[in-house]
Amino acid sequence: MATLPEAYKEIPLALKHIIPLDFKSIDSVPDSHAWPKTNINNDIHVQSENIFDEKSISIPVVDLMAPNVEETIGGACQTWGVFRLINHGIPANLVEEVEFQTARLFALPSELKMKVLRSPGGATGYGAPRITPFFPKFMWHEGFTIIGSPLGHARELWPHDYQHFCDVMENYQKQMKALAYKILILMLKSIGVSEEELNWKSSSSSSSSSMAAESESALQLNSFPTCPDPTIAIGLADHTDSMLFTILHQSPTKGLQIFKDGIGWITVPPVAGSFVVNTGDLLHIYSNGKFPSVRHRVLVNKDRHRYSVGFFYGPPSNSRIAPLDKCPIYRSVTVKEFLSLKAKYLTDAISLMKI
Ligand SMILES: O=C(O)CCC(=O)C(=O)O
Ligand SMILES: [Fe+2]
Repeated sequence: MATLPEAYKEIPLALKHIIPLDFKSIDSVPDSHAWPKTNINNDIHVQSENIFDEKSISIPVVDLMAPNVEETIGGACQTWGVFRLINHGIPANLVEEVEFQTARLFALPSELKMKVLRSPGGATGYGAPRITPFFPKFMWHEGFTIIGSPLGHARELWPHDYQHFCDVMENYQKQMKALAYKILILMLKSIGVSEEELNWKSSSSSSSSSMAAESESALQLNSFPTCPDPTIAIGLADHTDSMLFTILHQSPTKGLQIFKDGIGWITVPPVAGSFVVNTGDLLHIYSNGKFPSVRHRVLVNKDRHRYSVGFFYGPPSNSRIAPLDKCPIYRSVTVKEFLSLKAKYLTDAISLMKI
């Protein structure tokens, strides 16, 4: 039974921070969603892979089948906190189906989506980004969060036709969990930590498949509707992800940007067959600051509706994360406590962990 939702119960959100705009019903950007232009127009667009020059900068590529994968993952995590993952073994038709079901969900009328609205202290269902209360303007985004089975919500949305949606989302989460565990082990090996040293591994775990089960994760379906004026709207404002890392699928429309010190915002365009993996806060703490928690955001588009699907992977929420280092710069923290602090203080949560 997932305990992740418990972390959010303590800090209930106001309904105005949960209910997304009915994007289909409007033809201009309302003041509530209009950001100052300077917040948005400082981006660098990446043109192609593996070329580093003034015009095109690309994130590292990690081939999961390559013999030196541990080294490339380690390098990418330490210097970028983000990489493009290829040869990951997730079937393309499953990813396509997840994207199709995502688009199908968000295409439903607003009244129907409101039936599965996230509750003020809830973790799953339909709603605006969790980071909404921290910003003066609203985001051009609607999301749907799944933890485990989406059955209850799917039944509300499609009373006679919910099973396929559930099967697809459950199968995807199962496969992503196994993939995430492989990635985690490689990340940790790269900083000298063995599989046996994983400090939230339960003592009853004996095989790697049961250790892989020692995790908690959430699937975040994101929808960024077409926007009448993308120069003043933002899909997702500057944030870091809270868990260990995120495995992201993007529909074929660019929007994601990561922030790189000394360079600025860099666009990470979708590339068919690959995922974007980005580090999160818990990995930053666990690696004792060796891996940054990468800042990222999403821009919107005038004529293409963009979707993305993020798989957030973390340790069980009742487990304790402690930096694996003789000289820790962060104190130990339970996952649940950290998520509560993040919900309260957003970016300042990490600095509260400093020893
Ligand atoms: O849509 C994207 O590319 C990124 C989504 C994201 O940052 C998130 O869901 O936390
Ligand atoms: Fe994110």
